[in-house]
Amino acid sequence: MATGLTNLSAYDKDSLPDISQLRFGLVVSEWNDSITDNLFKGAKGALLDCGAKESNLTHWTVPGSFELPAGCAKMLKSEKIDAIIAIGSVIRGETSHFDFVCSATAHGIMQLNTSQEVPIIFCVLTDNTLQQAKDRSGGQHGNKGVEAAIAAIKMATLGSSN
Ligand SMILES: Nc1c(NC[C@H](O)[C@H](O)[C@H](O)CO)[nH]c(=O)[nH]c1=O
Ligand SMILES: CC(=O)[C@@H](O)COP(=O)(O)O
Repeated sequence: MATGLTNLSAYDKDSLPDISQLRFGLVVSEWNDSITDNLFKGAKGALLDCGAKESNLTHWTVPGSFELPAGCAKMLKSEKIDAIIAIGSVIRGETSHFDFVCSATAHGIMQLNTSQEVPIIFCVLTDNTLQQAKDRSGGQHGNKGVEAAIAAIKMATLGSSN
């Protein structure tokens, strides 16, 4: 369903399991930081609202979305973590660089997901315009960071009894 037909910030926290003991990583791209800061705030706020402890959140930054897979891989090696949210905002420019960055970032994060057990959530906006990015990071369509936090909770507890 297209983003325009849903609310990225909608969730039912009562349907989620206890996450008070779970550890979450947030790896955030510095490119388009006016967007990624809002995605980060949305994700962090949703995790805390759903019962995560702030002391169990690890926040790192990387230069751009292309570096998100490497940043997540480094966090996996150095932190005991139950899920990572990779946060970025890629906005189309004049050249085909947009396509390469988006494709490499998505492929790199998918490779991480299929090569080890800790879920890595793809919270990377890939927009044609700044307005599209604003609309999806706390604007008219909600905040993809919130959506990513709920996905992280669900994947971190996939198959658990509670
Ligand atoms: N144009 C955007 C970039 N470009 C930078 C790359 O992600 C990378 O940091 C650089 O190529 C060095 O390896 N990154 C974004 O996250 N968003 C953009 O719109
Ligand atoms: C996604 C990008 O790398 C892009 O914003 C860079 O802009 P340009 O294609 O005009 O160099």
